[in-house]
Order: sequence, then C-alpha cells, then structure tokens
Amino acid sequence: MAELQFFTGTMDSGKSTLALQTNHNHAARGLHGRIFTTHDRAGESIISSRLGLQHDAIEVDPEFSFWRYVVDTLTHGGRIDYLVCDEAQFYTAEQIDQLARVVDELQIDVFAFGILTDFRSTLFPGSARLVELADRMHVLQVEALCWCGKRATHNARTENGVMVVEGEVIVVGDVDDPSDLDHPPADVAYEVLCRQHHRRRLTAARAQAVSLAAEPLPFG
Ligand SMILES: Nc1ncnc2c1ncn2[C@@H]1O[C@H](COP(=O)(O)OP(=O)(O)O)[C@@H](O)[C@H]1O
Ligand SMILES: Cc1cn([C@H]2C[C@H](O)[C@@H](COP(=O)(O)O)O2)c(=O)[nH]c1=O
Repeated sequence: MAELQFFTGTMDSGKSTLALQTNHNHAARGLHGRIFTTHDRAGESIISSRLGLQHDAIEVDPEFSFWRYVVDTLTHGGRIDYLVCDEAQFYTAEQIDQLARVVDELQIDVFAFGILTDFRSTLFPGSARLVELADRMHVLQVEALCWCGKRATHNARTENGVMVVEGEVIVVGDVDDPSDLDHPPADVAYEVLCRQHHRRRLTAARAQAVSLAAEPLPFG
C-alpha cells in the first residue's frame, strides 16, 4: 500500500539530506521518482542539503497541481513510483490534499519533508495539513540543539542579531554559525532554540550578553 509520509524537524535537522537519500535509495533499485521543492536556499528548481548534496527538482508554486502533473505524466506513458517533496511547509493545504489523492488513487508513495512551525511558533498551512493527512509522521532522529544543550524544537528568526516575532511568514534564510568568524550574521537569519528559550526570546547572542553583563566588575 502506498503511503503519505511526513518527515519533520527543526531547521538544520537533516531533512533535505534525508530527502536526497530517500530518492537515491529508491532510484538505485530502479524505481522512478520525481523531486519537488520550493524556495530552497540554493535557488529555484534545486534541492540542497548543508552536507553539500544538490539535485535538480521541480519548483512548486502556489498554482502547481500535483494531481494534474502526475496524471498528465502517466497519461503520456511516463512512469512514477514515488514523489519526494521538500520544503513542504510552504505548499498550500490544497496541494497536500492532492498529494494524499495521488497516494490513495494512484498508489504512488509520497515522502514529504518540512518544518512544522514558523518563527512565531505557528504551524505552517502545508505542515498543518500534513499532520492532518499523513499516514505516518516521523520526527528526525538527528536532534538539532539549542545553545543550552537541550533539544531544539523551535525556529527563531533574528534581524540584525535580534530575535523577532513579527514579519512576513516566508523569508528564505539560513541558520547562523556563530563560530564562523569569517561570515558575520546575515541581516535576517534563523536559530534553533528549545521552547523555553524561544518563549523568552533568549538567543545564543543574547544569553551571552546577559551573562557577561552579570559578571561582577573587577574592583581591586
Ligand atoms: N560540516 C558538517 N559536518 C557534518 N555534518 C554536517 C555538517 N554541516 C551540516 N551537517 C549536518 O547536516 C544537517 C543539516 O542538513 P540539512 O539536510 O541541510 O538540514 P535541513 O534540511 O533539515 O535544514 C545538520 O543537522 C548536521 O547534522
Ligand atoms: C522558521 C521559518 C523558516 N523559513 C525558511 C527559512 C529556510 O529558507 C526554510 C527552512 O529550510 P530548512 O531546509 O528547514 O533549513 O524556511 C521561513 O520562510 N519562515 C519561517 O518562519
């Protein structure tokens, strides 16, 4: 039986890597798949992982119909055994419904990958629909960690280093590596945090500033 599976985790938890591995393992066994993505950091029609892997992909815009694409391909003699769908949080709820229909009516496996919540800790519409419809949901095993060492569960957005909770929902960006002194923080960046530190808006930089401020002055 074909299935709609949803693989989720915070930013930087290995979703795109797993998406590319899933495609590789199925293709290696002679199965025919299609890879979809949208708004990847590397650009249009590309799926990229931070481990350096990249692959061509079909760019999904809000008008794209998965159902029409698959039916057209099959009608013209093409073969599709599975779909790999990255950045699925950005898909519309209707597109997730189409993916479920592809699974149920055409017996094609769908592997969807995406983050659950945005920088305000609100479910993305695509992810909400996947939670509602997926046959199986998997939380990625490789845990991204908050600066405090706890498992990161939330995605924070920073603007010029300061965590924000208002703004456009979709802003393509990357997590900052504070140890990479060659690259100063981007104007808009992301940081993964545990819930407690997301709630308190305590990013690594702010935690460090607070702890330095609490140091007693070196009076002789
Ligand atoms: N230099 C590195 N060495 C080893 N692993 C790395 C390195 N850079 C990134 N990674 C791994 O890649 C993961 C991010 O993979 P990626 O597929 O881009 O994540 P996602 O799609 O969830 O944002 C990190 O959690 C880490 O495990
Ligand atoms: C939290 C959040 C993220 N985004 C963007 C930032 C990245 O471009 C992608 C997530 O990609 P990843 O492969 O999981 O790292 O989503 C956004 O647009 N809005 C948000 O609130």
